[in-house]
Amino acid sequence: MPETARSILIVLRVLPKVGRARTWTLGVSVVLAAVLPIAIAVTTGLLIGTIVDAVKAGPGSAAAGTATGLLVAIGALVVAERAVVPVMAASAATLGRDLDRYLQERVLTAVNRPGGVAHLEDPAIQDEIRIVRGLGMSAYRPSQTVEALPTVLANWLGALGSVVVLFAFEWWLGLLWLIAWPLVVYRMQRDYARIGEEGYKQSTELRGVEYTRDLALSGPAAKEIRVWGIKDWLVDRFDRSWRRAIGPVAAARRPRPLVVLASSGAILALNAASFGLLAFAAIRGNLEIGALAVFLNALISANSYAVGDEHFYLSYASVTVPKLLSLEERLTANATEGERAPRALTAVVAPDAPAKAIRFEGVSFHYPRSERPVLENFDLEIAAGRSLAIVGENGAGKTTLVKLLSGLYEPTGGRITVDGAALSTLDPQQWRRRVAALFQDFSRYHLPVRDNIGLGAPEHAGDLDMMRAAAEKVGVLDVIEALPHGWDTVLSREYENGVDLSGGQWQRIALARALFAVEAGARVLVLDEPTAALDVRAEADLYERFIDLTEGLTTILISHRFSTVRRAERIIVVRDGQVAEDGTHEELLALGGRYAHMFNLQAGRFHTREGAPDA
Ligand SMILES: Nc1ncnc2c1ncn2[C@@H]1O[C@H](COP(=O)(O)OP(=O)(O)OP(=O)(O)O)[C@@H](O)[C@H]1O
Repeated sequence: MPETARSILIVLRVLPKVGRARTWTLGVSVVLAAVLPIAIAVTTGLLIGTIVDAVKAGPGSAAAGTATGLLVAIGALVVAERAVVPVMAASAATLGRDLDRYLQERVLTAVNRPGGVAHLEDPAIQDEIRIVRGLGMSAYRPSQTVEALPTVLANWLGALGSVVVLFAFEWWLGLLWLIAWPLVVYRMQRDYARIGEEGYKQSTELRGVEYTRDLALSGPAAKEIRVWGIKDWLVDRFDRSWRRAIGPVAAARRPRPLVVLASSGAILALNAASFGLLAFAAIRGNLEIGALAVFLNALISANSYAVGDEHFYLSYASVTVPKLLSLEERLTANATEGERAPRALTAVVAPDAPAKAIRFEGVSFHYPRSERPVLENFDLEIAAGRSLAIVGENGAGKTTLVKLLSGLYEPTGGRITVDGAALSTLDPQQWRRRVAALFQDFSRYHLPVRDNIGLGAPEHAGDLDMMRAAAEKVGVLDVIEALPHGWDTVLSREYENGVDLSGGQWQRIALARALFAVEAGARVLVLDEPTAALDVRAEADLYERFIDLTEGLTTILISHRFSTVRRAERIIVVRDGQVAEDGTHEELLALGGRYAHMFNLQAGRFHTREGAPDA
């Protein structure tokens, strides 16, 4: 059996499992949608056969009665045909959406059933997971609006043309048609747009659903899903949150009986009146047989405004377009003054900046949508070309300092200057090229090694010598050159011939990326927990070379490891949004404050656990 037919048959077989009642509704409406046009054609043929006799016999005759009966039957069949289309479209859409949910649940269960995680690294399985990820729950594809346009416009234009023909029969009848259907269509499109808006309002809920689904499909969570045994919990949560999220949309889609009754009643009455008038005119002998055929056809296709999937998608799928198009405008309106500053006002960043110092001058900061200040009136001078270590408890604001320095956020008070110039006036892109920052949660790109390192300075990404130099400095060159495809090896087992690295190897790759940026001209090197994943020997090796690595650079080091921190020329302790202590390792130990306490705590732990001091 051809593959297509097989897949369709499988879909048909699975539909009753997805929704029995809806499958029946769809089946019956499909049959009706097929049979009704044939019935209309047959009845029209019978009418044409009877009409001559009816005209001859005149009003009140048996033939006239048959002709009238046939005309009324045609009218009823046309209206029934029109009514079947929306029922068919709605049940198909709902069933289709339910099939998407059903398939997602099946895959979530299947992917999480094996006790191991090796299958998640199989490229073929990843290909299938990708398909499941694409099964949107809100079905907003603006392209559907465009796809619907040809059918919808052709329907409307065809109906309009037919109405023009009806003007020649009875002008006022034509006028009624001209007003009635567009009114109904307008109401319907308004309802479709409302359903779209309802779906849009569910975006947050749907994001939650998609998060649960992707959690169950992603490699990183796979280990914990098995260790904690939360597969069933996840699938159940997906199912419940899916139904909760989709509920209001389904409710909005449910036809409102009064509206349906009023609009279909009006259209039915209009059809009955029109067909009746036509019958009356024909029987009275006021219409040539040819004219009757023309008006009859015009009447049938005047109903072509119709309803159906395309008509639904026209408004429904377009709902997000104005929102997406105005996004940039809204973001600009919400931007801070610094973010809005026209590029012409931004100053060029000198190639050797910072040559003197970076200063935090009375900097205050709280994150957007948070009232809690992370920094308050924070002052700090970072001398250019020196190394500074920042220590402090979890949540003290160390990473935040770096984010502000990199221009990822703007201070809510005070300012940061680079060699005296306010950071907010510097060209942000040029400044970011001067800063090579390796964050704690650095990215592990599922890309070839050359890209994983080259992304530190994309403009030099082709320079293999420069990349090799960076990799050599952090001791990862050997690892790279031993990979099956060397620099072209993809760092993910989810791709054919891809490999995964250990946590420490990944950290070295990320370090190499930062050093590659330095090779390309960055002057500030920020390392946030750069050795957290390295073993003690690897860390010691790296720091043996630390002076070489950072020579001439302004280096900012954030770490909880005092063996790392103590090598910096200057150390500050951040506490309560302020610099609490400031000095060299020896000075801070002598001070006997927070730093000394933390250092002694860690060193003591190492003494007792390892039998050797940490530093
Ligand atoms: N994007 C954010 N939105 C809101 N609050 C945030 C955000 N990022 C961090 N915070 C909050 O800001 C505070 C400082 O966080 P930061 O990451 O700078 O601390 P840290 O000193 O680097 O901590 P750690 O040692 O744990 O890495 C914390 O209370 C944190 O919860």
